[in-house]
This record gives sequence, structure tokens and C-alpha cells, in this order.
Amino acid sequence: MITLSELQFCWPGAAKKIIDIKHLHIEQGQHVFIYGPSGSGKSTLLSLLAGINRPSAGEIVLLGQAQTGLSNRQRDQFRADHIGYIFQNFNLIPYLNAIENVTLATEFSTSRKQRVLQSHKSIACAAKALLQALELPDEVLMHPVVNLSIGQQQRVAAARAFIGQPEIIIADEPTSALDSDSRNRFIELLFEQATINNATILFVSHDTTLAPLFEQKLAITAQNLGLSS
Ligand SMILES: Nc1ncnc2c1ncn2[C@@H]1O[C@H](COP(=O)(O)OP(=O)(O)OP(=O)(O)O)[C@@H](O)[C@H]1O
Repeated sequence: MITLSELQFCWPGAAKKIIDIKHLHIEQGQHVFIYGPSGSGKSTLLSLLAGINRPSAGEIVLLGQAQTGLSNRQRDQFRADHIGYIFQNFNLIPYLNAIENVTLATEFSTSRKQRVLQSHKSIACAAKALLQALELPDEVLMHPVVNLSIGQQQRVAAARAFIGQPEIIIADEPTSALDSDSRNRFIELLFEQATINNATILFVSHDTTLAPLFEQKLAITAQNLGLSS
């Protein structure tokens, strides 16, 4: 569950607010498509939700936890425990293999590690199962990810976001380098994993042909923000 109230954000030195949201509520488990023109503030909004930047005013409540009162360290821990982030450029460690890249996400969160070990005999086994569910071929599991195709790296990035069942998955234009068949299949796989965990997905893309796949659409423009179903 995500609630934003009177949320404002202005980059230091900028003349006007880039984010100005009166109220927004997203129920747990929703798949939300966030779109808007280049420069409208989509990535800025994600950085606020992930606690990377702090709002200039207003409140973000994630999973019942108000984020404003948290210290930087507490926000970092909250992110490690509850948020899986799929970056546009994936941010994988190039010389580590696929399984190592995925297990890394649990190194910063005891709760994610414990959740994994409730259902798997090791973190590596869980990483392998997730990568297989996301259709990464077995023969590349042990290759350094720098040698993987873009579509394969994207699956590793998704598995890293999902391991340990974080409640919120943030995906910032993760499909921009893919053809339309691979794009749709990747989104289907994301939804399958999210449904297993009842995770909320916040998915940013320029590609509005993807919007019908999502239950909710969030349009961001320079002036306003609206949610539709
Ligand atoms: N670190 C920063 N410091 C100052 N201004 C920034 C910073 N990051 C982004 N901005 C500004 O904030 C505005 C919104 O940028 P943002 O990256 O959030 O847009 P976006 O909608 O994600 O764009 P795109 O679709 O091109 O990725 C832009 O005017 C940008 O120049």
C-alpha cells in the first residue's frame, strides 16, 4: 500500500516544483503504469518513493510506514527490506554471474534473507529458481552477466528485484531496449512473479502501447498527475 499526500519536490536551484501531487493511494498488489513526456518527473517520483531523494514537502507512506521521520540509514534499510528496483540500465555487477548478482540483493536485508530461507535450502537455490521462472537459459546462469544479451540481463535484474519477496517492485523503463514480443513476455513474467508475492508494481515507460496490460495508469505531466483504471 502506497499513499502520497501533498507531495512536493523541487530540485535544488530549480525555479519550480517538478512534483506536486495532492493525494494518491495505491492498494497492495496493483500493477501501475506510470507515463508522461520526457522531463515530466517520472524518475524523480520513483527516487522519492524509493527514498533516494527526500520530498520538499508532504508525506509518503509505504506499507503503513511514514517515510518522513526516517533517518537516511533507516530509509536505506526500508528500501533494502521492502523495495525491489529494476533500473533502466540494470546496474548489475558485470564480472559476477547471474546467480551471484541476484543473491547480492539479500546481503543488505536480514528479513529478505530469512524469507528466502523459509522456502529454499539456500539463497543460491532460490536465485536459480527465480532465474528459471523468468526464463533465463540454464547454460548462462554461471556466466559473468557482461556476456549476457540485453534481454537476459534484464531477467537477472528482475530476479534481483524479486528475491526475498519485497512488497514493492519499481521498474524504471526496463523494456526500452527490447522488441515488442520480448517486451510483452517480460511484462507477463513480471506479473506472474508479482502475483505470487502480492507485490505492487510501479512500472515507468514512454511506450503507451503497454498501458492496457496494467490495471492502473498514472499520467504525469508538468502540471498535474492523474490516476485512472
Ligand atoms: N539530479 C538532478 N538535479 C537537478 N535536476 C534534475 C536532476 N535529475 C533530474 N532533474 C530535472 O528534473 C526534471 C525531471 O527529470 P526526470 O528524470 O524525473 O524526468 P523523466 O520524466 O523521468 O524523464 P525521461 O522520460 O526523459 O527519463 C528534468 O527537468 C530534469 O532536468
